[in-house]
Parts: sequence; C-alpha cells; structure tokens
Amino acid sequence: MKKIIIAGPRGKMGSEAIKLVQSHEDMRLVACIDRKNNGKKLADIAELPNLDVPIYEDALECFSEIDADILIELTIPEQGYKHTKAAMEHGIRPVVGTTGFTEEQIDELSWLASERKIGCIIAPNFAIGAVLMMKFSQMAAQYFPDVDIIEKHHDNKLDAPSGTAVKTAEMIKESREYKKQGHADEKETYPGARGADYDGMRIHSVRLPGLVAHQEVIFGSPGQTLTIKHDSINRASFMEGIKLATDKVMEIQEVIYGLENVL
Ligand SMILES: NC(=O)c1ccc[n+]([C@@H]2O[C@H](COP(=O)([O-])OP(=O)(O)OC[C@H]3O[C@@H](n4cnc5c(N)ncnc54)[C@H](O)[C@@H]3O)[C@@H](O)[C@H]2O)c1
Ligand SMILES: O=C(O)C1=N[C@H](C(=O)O)CCC1
Repeated sequence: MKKIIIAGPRGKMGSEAIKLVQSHEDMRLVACIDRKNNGKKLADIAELPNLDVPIYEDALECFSEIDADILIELTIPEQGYKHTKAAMEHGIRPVVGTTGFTEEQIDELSWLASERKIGCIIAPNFAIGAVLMMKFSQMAAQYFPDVDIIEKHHDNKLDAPSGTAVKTAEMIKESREYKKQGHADEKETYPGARGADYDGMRIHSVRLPGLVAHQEVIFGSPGQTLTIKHDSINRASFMEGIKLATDKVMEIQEVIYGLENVL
C-alpha cells in the first residue's frame, strides 16, 4: 500500500489526482498540502471529498509529521520545486507534474536524488498520447530538421513555453543537427513574432480560455509538411501516467525526467 501526499488538492490536477488515489486499492491518501486550510481535514472543505485526511500549509511540517511514501506535486513552479526538494530530504518520493522547473533545478534535484538514493519522477506531460507525440517528433526530426512547435493552453497557465514544448524541443535536439531556421535576414516587426528560439527551432505559446492542453509539431521540407498533434481535452488524460509513475518511483533511486523513460 503506497501512502500518498498530494500538493495542490483544490487545483484542477490535484482534485483529479485525489480521485485517482481513491480509485486504486494500492494507494491511500494520507495528507494534502494546500496554501490555505491549515489544520483542517479534506472533509471540512466543501469542494473536496469527504475524507478524514489532514491539510497542511507548511510542507516541512507535513513531511515531518506524516508517514508517507510518495508526494504527488501539482502546484506552481516556485512552490513545487521547494516541495519536491523537501520531500526527498524527508525520504518521500516525488512524482512531479508541476511544470516550469529550470534546467538547473532539475540538475539539482537529480544530484540530491542520487546522493540520497531516492526515486523521483518529473514528467512535463503525463498523457500517454503526448509522450508518443514527443517520441514521433524526435523520430521525424532526423529527416525533417526544420520544425516549429506550437503549444496551446488555457490562460491560467503560469509558465511559457509549456513543459511539454520544452521537453519536445530537448528530445528533437537529440536527433537533429543544430539549424538556425528561417531567412538569414529576417526581422521581427513586432518582438516575439517568430516565437522562442531553442537550438534554432521555434516555439510558439498560445494562451486562450477554452483550451486545456494541446500541441502541434510542424515539420517542413521542400514540397511537404508533416504535423504531429496531440490534444488533452480534460485532466483525466494525465491520470494513467501519474499512476504508472507512482508505481515506478518506488523502484528507482534517481530522478527520471520524462514519462517516455518510464513507459
Ligand atoms: N505534467 C502534466 O501532465 C501536467 C498536466 C496538467 C498540468 N500540469 C501542471 O500542474 C500544475 C498544476 O496545474 P493545475 O491545472 O492543476 O493548476 P491549478 O491552478 O488548477 O492548481 C494549482 C494549485 O496549486 C495550489 N497552490 C498554489 N500555490 C500554492 C502553495 N504555495 N502551496 C500549496 N499549494 C499551492 C493552488 O491553490 C491550486 O490548488 C501546473 O504547474 C501545470 O503546468 C502538469
Ligand atoms: O495545464 C497545464 O498547465 C499543463 N501543463 C503541462 C505543460 O506545461 O506542458 C502539460 C499539460 C497541461
């Protein structure tokens, strides 16, 4: 039985993760970390399930008092990083959905995990279809070095580009020679028009109400284009990946970055 702490229980992902834990007999929710409601139980909060599970505002207090195996981290970048680091320092294995961690932060967490010999999985996208989109894009980039990534998310998102777009670009970089795309003399009339530059490829971030999480990877070569596209139409799409990660994180003693390394 894996004892689980969820950070961000009132969020769109956190509330879905509570349902995930409730629906599996091999997992038990033992506490939540929220930015309010300290000392209350989930059952005291109208929007949360009727569970006798304590809520902590202070992650360190939570990790010191609660006997837990796994932290499912689904909050915001700055806080999520602190929670992840503190969880490992308390012997609790993080499964991190929160996006927006920097490369340096991921390196630091990797170092900590290896030193403490504790597992941690950080996945910018837990939807299996999104992982396949990234893998297919990595394959296509061997033959089509010109590529633009267009990611589209709801307008409450804090980080841009999305974690998925960054991961896609990193994976493409592994199979593509550096190439500065577009015209050598091109100029932006309005700053940002050509998107972010990652290793010469371009990333564009769309933020609109009504969207959930979507990405198109468009490859171009003379006379043809190839588009690889994924849409998450609700947050249930991420739960199978989170479940896989909670199983895997108990077996490893390092940071795994990306669900493609778990499947
Ligand atoms: N990896 C994936 O597959 C995946 C999928 C969807 C979202 N995400 C990421 O998950 C995170 C959460 O997404 P969401 O859609 O649920 O967002 P959300 O805004 O609905 O929820 C965020 C939650 O974090 C909580 N929070 C904010 N500050 C906090 C703090 N200091 N302490 C504790 N809790 C705090 C908020 O109260 C809220 O409940 C984001 O980083 C998002 O990018 C990842
Ligand atoms: O809703 C979000 O925020 C999401 N963020 C992830 C990202 O940054 O890639 C992917 C899924 C949804």
